[in-house]
Amino acid sequence: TRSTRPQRLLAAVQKNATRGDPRSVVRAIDQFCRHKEWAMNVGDEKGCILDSVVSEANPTYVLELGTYCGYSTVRIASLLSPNSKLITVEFNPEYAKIARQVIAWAGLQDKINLVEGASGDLIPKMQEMFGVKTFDLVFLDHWKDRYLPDTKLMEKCGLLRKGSILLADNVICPGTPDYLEYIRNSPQYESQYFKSHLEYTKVEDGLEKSVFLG
Ligand SMILES: CCNc1ncnc2c1ncn2[C@@H]1O[C@H](/C=C/CNC(=O)c2cc(-c3ccc(F)cc3)cc(O)c2O)[C@@H](O)[C@H]1O
Ligand SMILES: [Mg+2]
Repeated sequence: TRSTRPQRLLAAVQKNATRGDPRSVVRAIDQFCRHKEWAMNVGDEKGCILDSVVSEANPTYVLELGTYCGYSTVRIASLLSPNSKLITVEFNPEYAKIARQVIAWAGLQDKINLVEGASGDLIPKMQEMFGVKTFDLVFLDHWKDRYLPDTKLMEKCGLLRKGSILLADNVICPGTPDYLEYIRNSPQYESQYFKSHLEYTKVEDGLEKSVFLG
């Protein structure tokens, strides 16, 4: 049967990227998505904003909601210091399978923990499953109508501490109106919008960075 787009994206990584070189994996995916087939990775333009937020935060514990093929997973993990960890949550087993291979090609399997399941089920188990107390940085890039409920769930589970950073993709396109309304009006967050473009296009999109004030 015909291959899937994630399978073709993985093949492009294995063909064009150097094993153990995370940035070459990121470059290979961007090339594939810009010149061959569009895919919903955060991409190179928003990826530079992601890089600067991650580098400035220098987080020990990172949570990513929505792994997809692992593009942002690899991009973030490539910037983390030695003893830090990235936990990424993906509920589609086909995507998880591809992402594991992309992560392995980048040589980042020791830094990244991909856990299969739904964020709503896994967020309450983060402390017991991974011994995490709080997350220093959370990257939200899963179903757009889940950003708000999952943020409230993370608050409830005590997974955020004073200074924890939430970075949300796609707050303009496809858009996350209820999340933006909540986070921009909550006295518990200080938010900043980074204007950019939808990956590999000229359409406006952006990232919302919100610092939890505790
Ligand atoms: C049920 C909620 N919990 C979840 N728990 C774990 N994994 C989840 C969850 N939701 C979704 N996922 C996974 O995250 C990924 C979903 C991401 C959804 N993203 C988008 O829809 C998206 C869509 C676009 C987009 C923009 C413009 C278009 F014309 C078409 C598409 C751009 C983006 O950057 C996007 O992130 C998948 O891998 C899915 O299996
Ligand atoms: Mg996205």
